[in-house]
Amino acid sequence: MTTYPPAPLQHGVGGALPGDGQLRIAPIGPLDLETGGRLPRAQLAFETWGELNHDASNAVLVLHALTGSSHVARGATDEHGWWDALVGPGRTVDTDRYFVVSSNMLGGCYGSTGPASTAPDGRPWGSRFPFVTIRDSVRAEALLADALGISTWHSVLGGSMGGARALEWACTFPRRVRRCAVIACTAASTAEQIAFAQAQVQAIRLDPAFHGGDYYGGPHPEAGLGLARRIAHITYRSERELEARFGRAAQGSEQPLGAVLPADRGRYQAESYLDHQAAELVSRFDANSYLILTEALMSHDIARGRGTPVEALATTTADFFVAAVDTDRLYGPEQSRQLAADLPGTVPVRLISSPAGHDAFLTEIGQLDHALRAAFYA
Ligand SMILES: CC(=O)SCCNC(=O)CCNC(=O)[C@H](O)C(C)(C)COP(=O)(O)OP(=O)(O)OC[C@H]1O[C@@H](n2cnc3c(N)ncnc32)[C@H](O)[C@@H]1OP(=O)(O)O
Ligand SMILES: N[C@@H](CCO)C(=O)O
Repeated sequence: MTTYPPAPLQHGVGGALPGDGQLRIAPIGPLDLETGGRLPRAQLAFETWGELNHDASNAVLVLHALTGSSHVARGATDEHGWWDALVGPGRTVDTDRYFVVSSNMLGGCYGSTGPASTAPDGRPWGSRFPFVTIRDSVRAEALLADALGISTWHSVLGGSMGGARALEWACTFPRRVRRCAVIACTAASTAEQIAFAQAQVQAIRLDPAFHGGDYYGGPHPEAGLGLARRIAHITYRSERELEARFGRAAQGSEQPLGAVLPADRGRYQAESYLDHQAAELVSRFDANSYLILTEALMSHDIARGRGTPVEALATTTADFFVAAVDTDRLYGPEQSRQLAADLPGTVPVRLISSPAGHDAFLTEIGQLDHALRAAFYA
């Protein structure tokens, strides 16, 4: 599933790792998970950019969203990264100054141990892959940090599910996070976020090809994954943007009103756009990983077992940077305002202005450059 060949981690030589944006694999040993599951031999895929300094004080952890990978920025392959605008030589997260680390989330399909990985019995984990929470993924990432010789991050940042992981880092390991940027995310997944996620999860589970999750070696549940992406993608964009881009226009020469039977009609542009987004994800993502990561995000709640959100956040010691997209209908700015209000001290909420909705945390990150630089990277 990965697009570039993983190289083995050279143990205990974090500072000597070539910071070249090349995918590497860190064995992190057996992992006991929050809800009782166990991964006897877990590994995390990760990439690094820049060099770790002598006292390991310049390490920055960048965490991806639901369908992202560790490929944040360009590296050896020059393949573009999902936060190229923010991370690279001379960028706000300047890889000439900082040692940047990004890892594929536990349960994912870009090199970390996930449902498509081989279980100890030699078969893919499939349906047997255990439930993983955001907190589990952070504990796994802490083992990677240990292997790289990083006891404290200069900063941890992420958007959407990456923001959930960043915030969980600050709560689980307060002394290991000096600065924390949480973009387009909340302190806990809301009822509506859980509801949208459940519809996606069901779309995959109800695909006849799903076979309870044990579909490897046969057809994959592509229709279900495609439907899940369609549902998700609508929430990632705004009503205003979809209207301005597509309105009621027909796709090319297709005729949405040109048939007597619905099955024979052509598509509106908005339909064709969703078909394209679905096909794009199906071509690069494993449905079981989509389930595992989606259910991990449903589990996101920094207050679980820690009292109220205010009490949970009171244990953090990091400086926080909170941002939201003004048109985000999935993780609305009011949720970021609530998070900021619950954090210790006074934390402003920076607004990304974009018609695009939630996805603007990926496409318009340049807007936060100055604020983020001033806050964390001056
Ligand atoms: C291999 C890896 O490592 S993948 C990991 C990286 N990926 C991630 O991190 C996931 C996050 N990324 C994403 O979710 C998306 O790529 C985003 C949010 C960045 C895309 O956002 P935008 O740039 O605004 O793209 P937008 O929503 O406009 O979609 C553009 C696509 O829709 C297509 N499109 C536009 N209109 C139509 C239409 N009417 N019919 C069909 N397709 C259409 C475009 O041709 C374009 O196709 P392409 O992406 O294949 O070139
Ligand atoms: N487009 C993003 C949205 C999730 O926040 C992704 O696919 O990861």
